[in-house]
Amino acid sequence: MFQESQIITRQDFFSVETKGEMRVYYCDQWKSFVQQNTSPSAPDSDPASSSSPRPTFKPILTPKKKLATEILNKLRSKRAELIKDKGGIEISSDPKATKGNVSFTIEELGKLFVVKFHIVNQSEGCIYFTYYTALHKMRCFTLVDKRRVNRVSPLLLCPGEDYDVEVHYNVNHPGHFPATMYFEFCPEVDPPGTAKPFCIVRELEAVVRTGLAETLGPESPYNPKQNRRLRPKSKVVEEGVPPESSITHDLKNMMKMNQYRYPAYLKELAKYKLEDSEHLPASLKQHLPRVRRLLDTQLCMKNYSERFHLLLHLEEIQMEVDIKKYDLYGKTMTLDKTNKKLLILKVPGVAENRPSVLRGDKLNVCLSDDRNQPITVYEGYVHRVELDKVILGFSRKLLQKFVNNMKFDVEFNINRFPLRLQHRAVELAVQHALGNVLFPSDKDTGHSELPHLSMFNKDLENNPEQKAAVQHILSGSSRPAPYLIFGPPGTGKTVTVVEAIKQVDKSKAQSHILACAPSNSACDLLCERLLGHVDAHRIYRLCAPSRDPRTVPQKLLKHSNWNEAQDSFLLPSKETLIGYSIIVVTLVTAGRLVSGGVAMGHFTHIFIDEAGQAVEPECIIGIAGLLDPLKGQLVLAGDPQQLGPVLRSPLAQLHGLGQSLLERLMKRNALYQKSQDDNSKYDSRFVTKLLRNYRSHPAILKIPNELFYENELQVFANQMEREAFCQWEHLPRKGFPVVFHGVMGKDEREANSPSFFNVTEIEVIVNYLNNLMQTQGKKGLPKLGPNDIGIIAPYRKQVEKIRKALNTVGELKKWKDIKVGSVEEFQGQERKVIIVSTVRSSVNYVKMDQDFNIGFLSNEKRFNVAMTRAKGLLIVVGNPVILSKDPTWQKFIQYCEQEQGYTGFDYKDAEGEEDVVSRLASLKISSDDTDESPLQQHVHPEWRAEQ
Ligand SMILES: Nc1ncnc2c1ncn2[C@@H]1O[C@H](COP(=O)(O)OP(=O)(O)OP(=O)(O)O)[C@@H](O)[C@H]1O
Repeated sequence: MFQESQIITRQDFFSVETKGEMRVYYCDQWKSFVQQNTSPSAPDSDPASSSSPRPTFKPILTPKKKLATEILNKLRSKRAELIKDKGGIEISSDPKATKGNVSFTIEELGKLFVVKFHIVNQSEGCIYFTYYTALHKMRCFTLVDKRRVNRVSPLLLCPGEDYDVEVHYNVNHPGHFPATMYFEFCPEVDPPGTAKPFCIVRELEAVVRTGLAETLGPESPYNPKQNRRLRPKSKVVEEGVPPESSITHDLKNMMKMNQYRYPAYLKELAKYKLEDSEHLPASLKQHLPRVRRLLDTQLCMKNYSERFHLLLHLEEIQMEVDIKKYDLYGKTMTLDKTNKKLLILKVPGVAENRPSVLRGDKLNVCLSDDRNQPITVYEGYVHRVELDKVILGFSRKLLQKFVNNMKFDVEFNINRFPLRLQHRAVELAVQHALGNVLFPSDKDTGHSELPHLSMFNKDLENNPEQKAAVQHILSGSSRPAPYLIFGPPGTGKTVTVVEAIKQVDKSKAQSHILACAPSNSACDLLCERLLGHVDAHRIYRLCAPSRDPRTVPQKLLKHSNWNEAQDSFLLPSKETLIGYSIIVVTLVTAGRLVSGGVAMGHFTHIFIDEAGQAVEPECIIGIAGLLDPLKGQLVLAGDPQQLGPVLRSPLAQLHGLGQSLLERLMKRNALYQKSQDDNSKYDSRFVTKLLRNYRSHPAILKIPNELFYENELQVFANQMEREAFCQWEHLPRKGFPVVFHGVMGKDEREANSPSFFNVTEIEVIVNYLNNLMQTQGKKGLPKLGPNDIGIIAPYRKQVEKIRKALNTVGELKKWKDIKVGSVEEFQGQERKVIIVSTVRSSVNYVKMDQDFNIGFLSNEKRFNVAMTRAKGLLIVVGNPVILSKDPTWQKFIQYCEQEQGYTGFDYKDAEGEEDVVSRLASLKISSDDTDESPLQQHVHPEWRAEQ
């Protein structure tokens, strides 16, 4: 297939024209939000993390801090001016300064390290050395000079005279300790008092690190730039070879799916944030009232599909922008040795879905040095995705031309299939009149007898809420309204869903159950737990053809649609599928059942676990066209306080796409509210709130319970397990199994990766792991294996570096299989020991985290999930100064201090607020050349925050 088009590149967006008609250009909705500082939430730009709840970072600004910030803000810009020697004064140093910066590494903890400043008066007149100080002092160094120079007793330096000032470092913790030295001078003139003081500044960067940190440090300096080049105006496209060309699925497509493309005007309107503006062209103005009406009226069955079409379109517009950020330039490919018809392209981060590339997807490449008009673009179909590479099927034409070291530019595309399924689902919801299910009211429901049940999982016998939920689901008491199971982490939501499925399967001979979740890992967990008591022949794990079989737990493969010969997942015929009593499938792949013609009403029960993680249209894929709105039972389980749906578009987020169906029903529908008169209880016919936590030690739960669950969470975890680490000798205080280890690290980046890492935190983590390894199985401590420990870090690079450390450090290699991952990868999981590395150590990046919804700061839901995974021991490693700027973290750190669980760098060592403010106020920065200059760049990072 050949297509002729033109690609135009402008500053903020790309566009592609097809024979004069505008086809594609990219509008970044974040630009307007970020510029105006009004971001409603932010997309995840970092590989290790992905969901997008509203950011909540609200730096704490006391009046004192505000004043200090104002002063610092006044001292902005003109860095070059400040570091210059001037007025005849020259300052040299040992170690030497480079562009005003004195960097040095201290390799021995606790040993004195001296930085010398040598001040010389090279002018022809006398100059007073009036004052010097370190902006933002920490107790890890002291300032030393013989004469104790200060404004009251300045030192007169005559021409040629010199003087030394020393900074004595004595550091007991590994880390990164920056500071700024400020030197103040005043020429001696007549009459006295008429001279203008001036200042010279030097930055100090002390790094205290060990050999491991050396190994883990940046492989090459951070350099995000790629040699992008403007494409010639027109192109021809050479089609590639898809992986499925040799594979046929038995499931026939019985229902056509539209393309659901967004209208061109919407992208234009998105640039104006869907708001009226005097700059809005008349051609767009005519569309605005309809769009606004759709967004401003409450969601109901009447506007249901149209509203979600609009929100999904906005999401797609932003997805197109985001995927472009992964484009690669001047990359080589290699021939696949096992199949010479395929080429291998290295794509760092692809394993973590950055960019998201699945089997069957297409990407475009062209030769980097192709200067032809039109340029040839080769489509490559993804045959396999491996750790950091994709294996691609191209046309014969490219293969014939291919030689090693040939350079390519690569463009990634979004996969529209899940979007199209969501569009179709919201349409089907209207066609099949799902109003009773999606907007239920109790006029439709009746009372039903609760069955007596003997639980498969005997634990549930002791929990009246879990038991009642199973009984109500079986009796269909909520029908046609969905039954909701919600509750904080570790309260047994998944266990309850599993029990209900088993009970339905046992007691209702004609039942067919669809068990869904948004992610493959949640579906696998459901399936594993179900296999316990259900006849294995009646249960089927249906996986998407795009899934890599190597990511599926071995014991599930034989109960799935895996075809060993093809080493792929094939979709079986409709007849085969409907023969199973229980099908476990992700929400998106459930759309295949609709396309395959599985009749509405075939599934008598549909369960959706982790329902809070899916946007509503995604949830609907598993419902619309499958659930009979009168006879079917829908069950949703999840926790709206944990990580929510992944969203890219700030406009879609602003207008409600980020709210899951579970959350909408709980917040907006009367059936799921606490009753006003009956002791503020929920109506158990429709909803069960689980409050008994079976996972964690109370000390671990304390802060999440207070902040997110109104202290309703009750501790029911097994006493032996929850107290297993209470006597651990490395706890700051025995009996309190929560540790906050303060670290003054540095968040670094390397090569062209935008992701952050912090080697000092890794050193501390390795230390804890070594301690755990040496003490496990002794003095009452349980024996530990890699499956008992989890390490959570918010950035992909940190995850990668921690894995590297596990593979590098002697004894720890035994534990190299410890799960290290983002918070998202830990949702729904639990471990005996959880170690959290927060990474962030420079306030400069906090705003960026907020804008891109990465990291821990500014995201309460991510904090909540990370803090609630541990059963017996929680260790958090982070920079207390930066984290304390967020109220949630401040609370956690204060709690650790009060309970004596705080250890590591004593951030109270940092200078008191009042001292800093008064000292800053007295600086004589405003001479003619440094008027209102920006020390902001130079001062300790803490003070760079509040801009
Ligand atoms: N009634 C019970 N008695 C004892 N243990 C239970 C009970 N219910 C659940 N558990 C245990 O509690 C732990 C958490 O259960 P589960 O994973 O179902 O919780 P969840 O609410 O789904 O958690 P999350 O919100 O983190 O996904 C599991 O180890 C489970 O076996």
